[in-house]
Amino acid sequence: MDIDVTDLVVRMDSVGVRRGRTALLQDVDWRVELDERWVVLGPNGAGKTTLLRLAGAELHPTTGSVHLLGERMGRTDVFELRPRIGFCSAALANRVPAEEKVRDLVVSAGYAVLGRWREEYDALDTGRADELLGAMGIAHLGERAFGTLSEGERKRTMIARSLMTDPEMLLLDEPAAGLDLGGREDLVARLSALAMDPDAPAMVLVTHHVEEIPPGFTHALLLRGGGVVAQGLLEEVLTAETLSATFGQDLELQRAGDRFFARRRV
Ligand SMILES: Nc1ncnc2c1ncn2[C@@H]1O[C@H](COP(=O)(O)OP(=O)(O)OP(=O)(O)O)[C@@H](O)[C@H]1O
Repeated sequence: MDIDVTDLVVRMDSVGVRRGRTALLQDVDWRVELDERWVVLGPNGAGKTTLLRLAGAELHPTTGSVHLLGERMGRTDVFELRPRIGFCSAALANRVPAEEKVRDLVVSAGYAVLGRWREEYDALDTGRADELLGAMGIAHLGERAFGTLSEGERKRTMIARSLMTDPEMLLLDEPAAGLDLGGREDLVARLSALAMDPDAPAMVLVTHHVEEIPPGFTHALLLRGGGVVAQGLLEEVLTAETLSATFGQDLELQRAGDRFFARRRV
């Protein structure tokens, strides 16, 4: 029997995205449930960002159908849908004015949603923003201008911002890109804590690196050339064979505790 679409955060059926004669994605069938945390892995140009933008209601498929949070894309108002989805990407962070104050940036996510602007922020909203900044380990940066932050602090601010609206789904496009080792490890730990929180939204994290998979993530989708190489439970799907097929190299995959490591087989 067909699953009730309202139980699914993402449902894609035979989805394709084309630009001219190029297929960015083809034949993608994908289902994400409320309590799942997905990692989307693949090399440069595999279609990961395209897939995430479909899941973020930022893009329509050329073929097939996409349901998000029970609504069918093309038959629903994306402006009502988008506030229910937290989206974090470098492209978004790059659009933040350098002088924007960190706390205001987080709080304003809520205002964009509600479509109202006020001179003074409610104490409640400011409190929530500070709470989220605290959860990301940057409570002390609320008064700082966004442009003065380090790359890691920016990433954490953007994640706090995307959680401000209490979204039902959180989409993270390469959140650890550009971070140093300490910054990466810190972010992985924070995303792991979020992934293990039963009250957290469904999560989809795009990355090139298995080292960046936070413990607590449950599922994986491996993409190459716009097509799905493998998908399903992380434990079952992520193997040296699937990883090698995804990246087109003979790779060795190691597991140490709840983390993964990969390198080329010598
Ligand atoms: N408008 C477009 N016209 C033609 N090709 C496009 C267009 N937009 C994206 N592409 C191509 O589609 C492919 C998939 O892009 P996408 O950004 O989804 O990949 P990605 O897996 O996120 O890559 P990366 O890891 O490098 O960010 C790329 O080869 C890209 O050049």
